[in-house]
Amino acid sequence: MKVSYFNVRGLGEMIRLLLTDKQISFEDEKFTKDEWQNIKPKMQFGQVPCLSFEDEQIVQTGAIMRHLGRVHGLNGQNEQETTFIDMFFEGIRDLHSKYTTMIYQNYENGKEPFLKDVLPVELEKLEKLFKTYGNGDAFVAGAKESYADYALFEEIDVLLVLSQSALDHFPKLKNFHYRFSQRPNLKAYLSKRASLNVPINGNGKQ
Ligand SMILES: N[C@@H](CCC(=O)N[C@@H](CS)C(=O)NCC(=O)O)C(=O)O
Repeated sequence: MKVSYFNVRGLGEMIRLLLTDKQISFEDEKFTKDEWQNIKPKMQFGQVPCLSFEDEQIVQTGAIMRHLGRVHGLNGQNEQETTFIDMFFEGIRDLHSKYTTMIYQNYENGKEPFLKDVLPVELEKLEKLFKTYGNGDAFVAGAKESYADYALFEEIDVLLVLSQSALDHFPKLKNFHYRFSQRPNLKAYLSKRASLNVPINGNGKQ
C-alpha cells in the first residue's frame, strides 16, 4: 500500500497517522512541487492525497479515510455511530478549509482575526459535539477510536502550532489531544516528525 502526497503534512497527514497508529505498513511517497507535474496527470482528479494498491487507486481524502475506516474497523459499531463519525469528520474538514483559506490567501492580515473570531466559534461546536459520546472522555464515537479521531487529532495539532493557547477554553479537545499524542506508535512517529521539522503547509506558513 502506498500513500502519495506532497512532502508536507497537509491533507496527507491524517492518513499517515491512522496507518502508523494501527501499524499497517505502507510506503510513504512524498514529492516536491516540481516532481508533482509528472504525477498530477495520473490522479483521477489531478490531486492528492492518494492511497494506492497494486490494482486500485483511491483519491479524495474522505474516501480514503472511510475506506480505511471500513477495512480496519474504525468506522463505528452501528449505523448511528458511523453517521456521527462521518458528520464529525465533515465538520473538521469545514474548519480545515477555513484554516487553509487563511494560511494560503491571507496569513499576514488574517491570522489574528481567525484566532479571535473564527476559531473559538468553530472549536466550541466541536467541543460540544465531542461530548456526545462518553462525555468527551474517550474518542469521537465513545470507547472505540474511529477514522475521524485521526482527522481531529491532526486538526487540533495544527491549530496548536498556529496558537499554543488555541485549546485553552476547550478542555475536552485539549485532553483528547494529549491522550492521543501519547499512544505509543504515534508518540514515536510524532517525535521523529518533530525532529525532521516536516512543514505543515505547502507555502511554509503555519
Ligand atoms: N477534495 C480533495 C482535495 C485535494 C486537494 O486539494 N489536494 C491538493 C493538495 S492539499 C492538491 O493536490 N494540489 C495540487 C494541484 O491541485 O495541482 C481531497 O479532499 O482530497
